[in-house]
Amino acid sequence: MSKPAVRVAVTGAAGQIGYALLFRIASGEMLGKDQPVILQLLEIPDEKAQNALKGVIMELEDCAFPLLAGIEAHSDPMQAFKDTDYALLVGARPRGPGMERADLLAANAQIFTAQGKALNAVASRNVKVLVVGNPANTNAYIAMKSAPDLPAKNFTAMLRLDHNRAASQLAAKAGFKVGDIRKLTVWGNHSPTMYADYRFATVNGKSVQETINDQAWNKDVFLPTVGKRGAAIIAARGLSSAASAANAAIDHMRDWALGSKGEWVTMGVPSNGEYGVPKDIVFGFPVTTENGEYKIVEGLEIDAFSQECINKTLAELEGERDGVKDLLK
Ligand SMILES: NC(=O)C1=CN([C@@H]2O[C@H](COP(=O)(O)OP(=O)(O)OC[C@H]3O[C@@H](n4cnc5c(N)ncnc54)[C@H](O)[C@@H]3O)[C@@H](O)[C@H]2O)C=CC1
Ligand SMILES: O=C([O-])CC(=O)C(=O)O
Repeated sequence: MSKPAVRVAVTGAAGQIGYALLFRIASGEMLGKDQPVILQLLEIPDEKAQNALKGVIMELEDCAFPLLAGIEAHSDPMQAFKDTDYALLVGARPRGPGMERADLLAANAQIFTAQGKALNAVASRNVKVLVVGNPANTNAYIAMKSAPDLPAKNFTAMLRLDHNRAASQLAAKAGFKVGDIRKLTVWGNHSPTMYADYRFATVNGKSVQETINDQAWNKDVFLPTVGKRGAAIIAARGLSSAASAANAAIDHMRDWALGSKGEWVTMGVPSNGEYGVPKDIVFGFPVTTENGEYKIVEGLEIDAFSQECINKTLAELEGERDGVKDLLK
């Protein structure tokens, strides 16, 4: 007998990440090839965006995905999030010309306050929320703070793209197969301050750090390359990363829902004070996942260089948190 369908809400569904994401969710790559899904798609109440959404839905229909049990188009989060089991918050206000970071935070605070409130009011009490729209960590924090009746742990931000980028750079440097890399993580904010950390990483049981053995490369090449990869893609493509971002969103949700089988993955999750990160700051941590729950890997040694990197990305997130404090009252 087939499983009952689950509800998956996606915001910004007519955008470029949406276009790379929805077809993979509908084909079962996110929640399993035996899990029917109902897509609840949200776009802004604007004629052009709603028309574009109609076109995407026509294409989803034309794929005749056996697992796609329904598609809904919405312009109101209170409808889009009704009973939803999974929510991928992709739509966000992009930075416009002359816009300062504070303006970006304020514009997004409005969106994510409204969406957090809507999730609080109408979503499944077990909803798993992934925030992709930037600034992703702080947007997740805002949504979480706006949804006091839902468990804080249900709100996460996407650091998986950074994790995958780091894995790929390490594989290229040392000739590893990317799929053989274990115990890699990225600490902190999804921004150039993130700290991609391969001190614990192994390939076939061998230490990646000892194999590479090049701290200058780590500091001067690897960290800046991973940290500025988003900007490098914008410079090359004229558009921000979309397929790789959608792929990371699939990886994040799949591992959260179906388990990481003991492997570490990176998720941005609200802190409970781990590694000195103040409670509720949404921070990239190494986690393992099982039975639909994630668990932060604790007890890792943080050396002086790593502490300095963690302090820097934490300071940025504390600044963002303080910047939206008044907007959350
Ligand atoms: N966390 C991460 O690793 C990454 C995050 N991003 C971020 O993801 C976001 C989306 O990127 P793209 O799809 O390329 O942008 P896009 O501009 O192509 O699409 C965004 C869509 O969201 C919609 N939207 C805006 N506000 C909305 C709202 N309040 N409710 C529903 N829909 C809304 C827009 O109408 C648009 O169709 C951006 O904020 C981008 O910076 C992108 C890459 C990686
Ligand atoms: O930099 C951007 O605007 C898009 C992004 O988050 C990334 O590619 O990591």
